[in-house]
Amino acid sequence: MAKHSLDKDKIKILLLEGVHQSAVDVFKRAGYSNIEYHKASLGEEALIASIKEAHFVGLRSRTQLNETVLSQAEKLVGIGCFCIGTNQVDLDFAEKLGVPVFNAPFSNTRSVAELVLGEIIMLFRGIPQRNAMAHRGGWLKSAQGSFEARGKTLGVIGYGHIGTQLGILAETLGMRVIFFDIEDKLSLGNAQQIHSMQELMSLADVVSLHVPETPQTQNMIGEAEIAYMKQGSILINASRGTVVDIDALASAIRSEKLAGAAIDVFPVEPKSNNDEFFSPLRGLDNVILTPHVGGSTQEAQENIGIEVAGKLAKYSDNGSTMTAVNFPEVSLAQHKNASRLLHIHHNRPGILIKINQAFAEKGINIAAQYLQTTAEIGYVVMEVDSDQAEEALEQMKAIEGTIRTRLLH
Ligand SMILES: NC(=O)c1ccc[n+]([C@@H]2O[C@H](COP(=O)([O-])OP(=O)(O)OC[C@H]3O[C@@H](n4cnc5c(N)ncnc54)[C@H](O)[C@@H]3O)[C@@H](O)[C@H]2O)c1
Ligand SMILES: O=C(O)[C@H](O)COP(=O)(O)O
Repeated sequence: MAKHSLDKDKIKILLLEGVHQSAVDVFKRAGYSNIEYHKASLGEEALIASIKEAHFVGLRSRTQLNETVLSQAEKLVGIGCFCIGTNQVDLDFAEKLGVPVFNAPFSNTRSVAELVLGEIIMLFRGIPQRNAMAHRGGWLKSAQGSFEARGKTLGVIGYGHIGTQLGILAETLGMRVIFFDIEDKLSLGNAQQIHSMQELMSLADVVSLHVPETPQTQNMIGEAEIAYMKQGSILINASRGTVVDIDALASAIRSEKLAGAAIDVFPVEPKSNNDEFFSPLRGLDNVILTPHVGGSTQEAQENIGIEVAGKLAKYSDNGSTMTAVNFPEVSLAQHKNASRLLHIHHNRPGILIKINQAFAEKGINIAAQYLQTTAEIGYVVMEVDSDQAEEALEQMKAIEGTIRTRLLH
């Protein structure tokens, strides 16, 4: 096991939002025992107080790691989003600070796709309103407005990991799948790419959204887009709450333009299970409302815990940044018989030369060297003899443009 410049028990790991126990197990197995664990997200003030001393932070979709919070996180080395979305973290600012952000890009894909598939069947059959009525003592036995999914057209907007998996599952039900994506995508199964979102919306019996939160997807489905949808069709959103104009959706449900909807994500979501959920969609029986649980299955959470904690532990142990979403990616094996120096710097010409010159002047022998850059930052990893490592670290720290350094024995 690698010996650190900082003892592992001094490395503080802050875990928020009840990330799965599998994450704690991975950290402990890797020798990290200094773990502060919270079941819920923290408000900004409490978050700042806890993150001040943290070297690593793990969160899900509720915690906002904005510039104000990150500016206070003076010891922060790495961030783990124990989910797919990373929009809750100011990625550019974290990059400027030299802090890589990791996530779990696939671990809950299947869970979301399965939930959406179930909702498609339920909504085509008008089950949500029949269920609600039965709970109130009513009995709505009728085939009116009730359809099979077989033969219907599913329109997927955002044909990435979830969109493709949903498409495959829907085809097994006999649905026709069409999709719209800003990129040209390889169609899986018999899915067909449609190059205009408007056209897709006008062709689909059910539209399901699987795009990330970006400036372009903000309110991408509003009154005008809903107007293109077929009379009596269905809208599903399990992507991000900012993608749909919720008031426009509520009007379309009330006017019966849409026969139903399933919404898992909202523009404003309660901070914890103890807070009240407010939405213009409350009380509309033909709308399935779920509390952002698309990825909340035991299987997904356990896998996410293992995947993201593993990436953080690896970055801490050996500097590997593979799959970081905001950082140069360097894949590194565990170092042996040498010390490893990590140098994160502003991406300016000549920095590597300066490091090499400084090492040459001090007679520091370089056993291995890796460099990757983004437009903003460069990440150099060097291996040197352990008895020259402290001197090498001092030399690196003195290079102009240095953001941060780390030494791993
Ligand atoms: N409800 C949940 O619990 C839950 C769980 C997992 C993921 N999510 C959300 O679902 C989103 C999608 O997940 P994924 O794993 O499929 O992501 P992904 O990155 O694999 O796929 C996203 C797709 O959207 C496309 N896209 C981006 N901008 C677009 C635009 N303006 N118009 C059309 N297409 C666009 C991309 O090209 C890509 O193909 C995530 O970003 C996350 O926010 C929600
Ligand atoms: O981005 C994601 O993976 C989902 O939105 C799930 O987020 P959660 O971990 O907060 O459930």
